Amino acid sequence: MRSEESKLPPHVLIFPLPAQGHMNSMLNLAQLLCLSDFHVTFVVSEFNHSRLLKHTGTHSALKKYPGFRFQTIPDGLPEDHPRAGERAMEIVWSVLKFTGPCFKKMMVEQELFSSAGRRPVTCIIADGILSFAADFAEERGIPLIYFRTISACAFWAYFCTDRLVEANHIPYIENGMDELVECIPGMEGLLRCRDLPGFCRVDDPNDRNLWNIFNLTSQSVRAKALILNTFEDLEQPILSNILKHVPRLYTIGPGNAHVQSRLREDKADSSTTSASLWPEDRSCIDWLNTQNPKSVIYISFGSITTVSREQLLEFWHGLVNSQQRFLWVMRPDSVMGEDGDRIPVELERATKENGYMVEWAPQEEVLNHPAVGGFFTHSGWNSTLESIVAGVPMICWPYFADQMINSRFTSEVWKIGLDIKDICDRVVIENAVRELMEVRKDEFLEKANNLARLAKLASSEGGSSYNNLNGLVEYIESFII
Ligand SMILES: O=c1ccn([C@@H]2O[C@H](COP(=O)(O)OP(=O)(O)O[C@H]3O[C@H](CO)[C@@H](O)[C@H](O)[C@H]3O)[C@@H](O)[C@H]2O)c(=O)[nH]1
Ligand SMILES: C[C@H]1CC[C@@H]2C(C(=O)O)=CO[C@@H](O)[C@@H]21
Repeated sequence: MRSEESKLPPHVLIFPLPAQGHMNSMLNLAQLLCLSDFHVTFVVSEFNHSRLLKHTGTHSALKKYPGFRFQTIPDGLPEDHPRAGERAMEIVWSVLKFTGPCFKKMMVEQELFSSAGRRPVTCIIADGILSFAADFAEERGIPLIYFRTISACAFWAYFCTDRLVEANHIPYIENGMDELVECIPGMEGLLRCRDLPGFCRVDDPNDRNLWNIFNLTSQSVRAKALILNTFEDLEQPILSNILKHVPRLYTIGPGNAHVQSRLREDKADSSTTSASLWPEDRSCIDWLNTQNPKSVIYISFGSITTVSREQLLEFWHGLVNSQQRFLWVMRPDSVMGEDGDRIPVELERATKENGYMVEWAPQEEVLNHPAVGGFFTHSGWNSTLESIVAGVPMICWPYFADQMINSRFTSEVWKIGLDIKDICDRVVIENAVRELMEVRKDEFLEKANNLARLAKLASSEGGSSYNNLNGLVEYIESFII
């Protein structure tokens, strides 16, 4: 090694699946490592990069981290691919098939992304479902750490897929959705079949998606370590089980609270750095400013969920009939069907009276706004954690994947909300909104505030996630000989 190079900081390559939820949590990690003076190359698809450039101030916000840079790569999908709803899994298959080989070629041709003032990558931190990262790391002898962007409980359920098949819970149609699942250590008596990750809802026990996700999860042990965006007080019994299988486990979450805490410590600008793929409509903050404390329920189903027009109308009737004020995020691509039919006229009329609608919101700011008292969510892991940090109780309507189990933990383990999975009925929705916002408001708020306190403690000096990040930084530094 040249002597100038030996003085350079570690250089970490961070590679999330090119989807909003994955990018957000891994961008938090990127910021945390930049705050430790590391160099970070953050891999983003060309498609998403052009959206970031178009819609958000991401690039200028990241200027406060001189060690940060983006590296673009194709995702292998045509421009007009929806990258959402029933076709979301095609992102994964395309990235594995197309982007993987492309990544290996770029790494070799660009000498592990070294440049003037930047050493070749010291280690790769890849999304836990990118198996080609382990192939490449093993071939080239580069340290690999996986970051799985889901909860520990979802990760552990995926990890136990073979036990679920052995116990005849998959396929479970014949035994019924409400049969209790007893074969996942640490979750005995808690889960019904309907709470298992969405990929378990199959008729064919040899289903391709199910086994692919299982295999992608099992291969996590190939990495030197695993990072999870969670914290010990939230998922301790599950983490103890995972620890028996992975060589090293770093829980460093909630990532958003952790970034805030480190920025405050540095006395730096601690405003959120958003990497939104849609333009944030900040007018909703002005609307929230005119509402009473804890009077508004915020509705958002993340970046992938799509709903039918029929489901949309059930939500709308339920919300309006509950007589609560609401702020609703409806992405332009979230309602299936004809473009011209996207927002029904009657919905717009009722929204003017009772609520406010945007195509994309500054979600963290919304959740932390004093007017927001509840979150109607699809239980994506980032949304769940952001709500926990903000102390906002949830109504969960999970759509797919890990969301099915996140919602069960939200209602039955953390007891900070209601789980209405598999039901899209206006009366059920109306009752759930009233229960969360009125009938059991104080009970839920007390629990949510307590969990928010623990989340913030974990990511502040001396807290478990804070200490774990310090450990991770030292571990990566040890890769430099
Ligand atoms: O109007 C909005 C709506 C969402 N968000 C942000 O978008 C992210 C959404 O992430 P998440 O809640 O995790 O949902 P998905 O976009 O659906 O995320 C995918 O990735 C997650 C992490 O792997 C999984 O937990 C989910 O199941 C999967 O669908 C969050 O950070 C939100 O703050 C906004 O900024 N504005
Ligand atoms: C598109 C989905 C396939 C699995 C991914 C995932 C995970 O298990 O890590 C969570 O939610 C989705 O974004 C991904």
